[in-house]
Amino acid sequence: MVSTPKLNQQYWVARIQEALSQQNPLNLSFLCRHTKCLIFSLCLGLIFLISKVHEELLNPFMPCRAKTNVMFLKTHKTASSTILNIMFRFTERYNLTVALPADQLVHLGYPSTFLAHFVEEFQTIGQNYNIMCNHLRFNPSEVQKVMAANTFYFSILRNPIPLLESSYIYYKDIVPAFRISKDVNEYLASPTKYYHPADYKQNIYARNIMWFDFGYDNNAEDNKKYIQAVLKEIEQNFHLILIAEYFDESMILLKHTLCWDLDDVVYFKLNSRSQDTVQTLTPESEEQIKAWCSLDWKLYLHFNQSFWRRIEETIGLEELEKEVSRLRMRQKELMETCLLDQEAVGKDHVKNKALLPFQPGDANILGYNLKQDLDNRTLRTCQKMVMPELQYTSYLYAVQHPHKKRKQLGLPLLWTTFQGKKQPTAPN
Ligand SMILES: Nc1ncnc2c1ncn2[C@@H]1O[C@H](COP(=O)(O)OS(=O)(=O)O)[C@@H](OP(=O)(O)O)[C@H]1O
Repeated sequence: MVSTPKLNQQYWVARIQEALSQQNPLNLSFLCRHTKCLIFSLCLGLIFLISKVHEELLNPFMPCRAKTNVMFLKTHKTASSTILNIMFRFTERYNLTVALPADQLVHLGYPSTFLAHFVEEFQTIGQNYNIMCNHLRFNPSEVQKVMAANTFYFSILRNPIPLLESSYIYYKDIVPAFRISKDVNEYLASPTKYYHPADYKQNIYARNIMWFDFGYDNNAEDNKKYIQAVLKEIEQNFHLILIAEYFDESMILLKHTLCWDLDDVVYFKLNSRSQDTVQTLTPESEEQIKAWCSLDWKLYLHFNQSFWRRIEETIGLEELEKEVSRLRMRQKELMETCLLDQEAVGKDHVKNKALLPFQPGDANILGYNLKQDLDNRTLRTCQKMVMPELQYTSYLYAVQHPHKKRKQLGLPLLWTTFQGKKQPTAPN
């Protein structure tokens, strides 16, 4: 298929050369005076133009234009805060407009089903937002009111087994089913003992949370026809689904699909826990998750397969491997430039409390310390790379809606000063 336009082009060039070589100069000048010659030249130009356009569309090595209208469905405990950070840095790089939570909200109305008016200034900005990536429960018709028709939609899934363990620790204090069980294995030994239908709204993090985030009923019966219908609908609504277990591969696929460059997808891992707050699941618990969260399990299996199909159809495994190592090299380079400790540190070791991630439940969410003496430009780049979700949301809100009351996050004064400037220069 790729060679068709080229063949056409070669064919026509050969035919024309053949035609020209059969003319002597006299005949040629006579012909050129003829109107046929004009039509002939026009056709020739047209053929070249069409083949060029075809070539650009089909040749992956031709320069392409970066997509700037992008909606990311931020699912829970799936590495989505790292992607939100990528999206916010992209927003700033291209001076884009992001659909931020209105007023004092830090999420786009979650866990309520999304409505357009959850977005700040939707009434005036209308459908002119470029980026949307804060937590929301997906509702396509309302999201489409906010995002332009040519928006690219993507999301990320994680294996429900580690996801449930992560969710248990993170939401231990707020989810009734988690609060009343001793640990994650006890919960999974008999989930229905702790998961009471009356608390289903507060218990969303305890069962099929990804299914819920995509807008579906997380307590629905596991029925083949229903699951097939949902998977089909998700495929229609989303152009790409990434997989957290293959985060770097996902970033390369994203970069290719959106025509972004390497620095647009380079990242530091955000919102991860210290190892001592990770609970070990028994083999029985792991099996139980597949049954208890069977909707998420099937969702994950389906899109894990299509993810690898997509890689094969677009980048290919060989090129993927090369690009993943380039991404890791660039990440290492930036870590050496930015980070004091070369790695994430526990909550008690984060020196600048303004850069401390939100600390819920039993989790010790890691943060970063930046090197001292960074020049202003480097400092800004490094700060943005380690900036947690709430702080970055609040910062962009202050920049984008300067006349609105700032979001009250209860962060240290230092951070408030930091927010006030368009070009932040806060000390580490
Ligand atoms: N790059 C990358 N690769 C793999 N895994 C990653 C990455 N970035 C974040 N994480 C892990 O994702 C978990 C946090 O997910 P979220 O940021 O989506 O959580 S939240 O819902 O926004 O609170 C959290 O998982 P747990 O550590 O198991 O809790 C992070 O460690």
